[in-house]
Amino acid sequence: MFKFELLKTAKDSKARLGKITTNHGEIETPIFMPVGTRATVKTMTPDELKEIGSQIILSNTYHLFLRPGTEIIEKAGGLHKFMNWDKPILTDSGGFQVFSLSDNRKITEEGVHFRSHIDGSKMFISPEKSIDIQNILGSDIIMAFDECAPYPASHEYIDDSMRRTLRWAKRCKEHHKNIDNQTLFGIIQGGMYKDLREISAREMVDMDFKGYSIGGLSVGEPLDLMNDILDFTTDFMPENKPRYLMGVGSPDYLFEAVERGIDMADCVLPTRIARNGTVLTHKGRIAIKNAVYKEDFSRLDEDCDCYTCKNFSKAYIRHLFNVDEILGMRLATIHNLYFLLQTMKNIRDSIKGDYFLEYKNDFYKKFGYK
Ligand SMILES: CNc1nc2cc3c(=O)[nH]c(N)nc3c(CCN)c2[nH]1
Ligand SMILES: [Zn+2]
Repeated sequence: MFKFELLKTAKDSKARLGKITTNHGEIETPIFMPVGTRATVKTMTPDELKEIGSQIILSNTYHLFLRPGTEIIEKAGGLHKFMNWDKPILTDSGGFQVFSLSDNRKITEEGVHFRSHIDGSKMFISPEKSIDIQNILGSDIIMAFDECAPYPASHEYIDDSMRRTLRWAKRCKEHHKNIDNQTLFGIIQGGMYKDLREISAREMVDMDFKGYSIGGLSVGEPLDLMNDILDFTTDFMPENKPRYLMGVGSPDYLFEAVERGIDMADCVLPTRIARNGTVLTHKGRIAIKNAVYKEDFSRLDEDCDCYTCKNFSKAYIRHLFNVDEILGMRLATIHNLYFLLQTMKNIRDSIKGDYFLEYKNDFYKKFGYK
């Protein structure tokens, strides 16, 4: 079962409030999705993820296909059972990871030949193979197999890549048609070229997917270029279907995306930076390993009531990082994820109460954004 309800659109921006219903529960949008690439959101237990407010998590076809392999997950009864997560799961199709992780890959019409980044063995993923793997994983929302083109890239390269991704999307839709309980999203490409974005969006919308991602962004381009392409592209996307911006992001990227009509986003940022001691706070980012926190017994963030902020000081967390104690990474991860998830809840409340732009400006001033 899959349903998207558009509950409200802001008067002074394209920000919108929505609700997605899946077999594994409801998702209030706009939503940030923590990334659990290899069937775990690093250092977090499922209960801790629920405790901080995670409504849905991401996992990944490429990684799970390589390790532990689909046979084991199939024997476990699917990914929800394997990782003991009973809420919604979205899996990415492996396209992005093949291009960003493996080398000497060869793109053909059929699919992508590449070497495993683990042991160098020869591998191949096609649109059909990606759908089959995601079907075995049993995720609630699955992605079409696409090429996330590099940035920068020529208009010619992006044109070829985008049209091949359209042909792959058609094959994914064909191959997926009799798989119930899973919802397939199309991925709009087109690089930083508005004419190609328009073609991709129109053709994807004609294929009538139940939701759409905007791919090929957050690939190193400046924020204002991403915003410009995003603002242009969302205008071609149906109002009554979810819009998912892939690979975003930090608080400012999330605010900018919501303002331009995005409902869903995912990023490894909060969990990745937490593991090296970078903490998101309402006064900007702090590097907790810094000696300045040696005797600072205040909580990470005065305005945060997460488990970490309620129970531990900066000095203690700095100590944990300094002596390489795993608890340090866990406490920083709990805080960073809670910070982003709470910010998204505040964003939903601000759309509900018609003060989204005020909330954004207030947050930017405190966080130190321009
Ligand atoms: C960090 N930036 C970023 N950009 C992405 C683009 C795609 C993209 O264009 N396609 C796919 N399939 N995934 C993407 C991802 C992975 C999302 N978890 C991206 N991540
Ligand atoms: Zn906190």
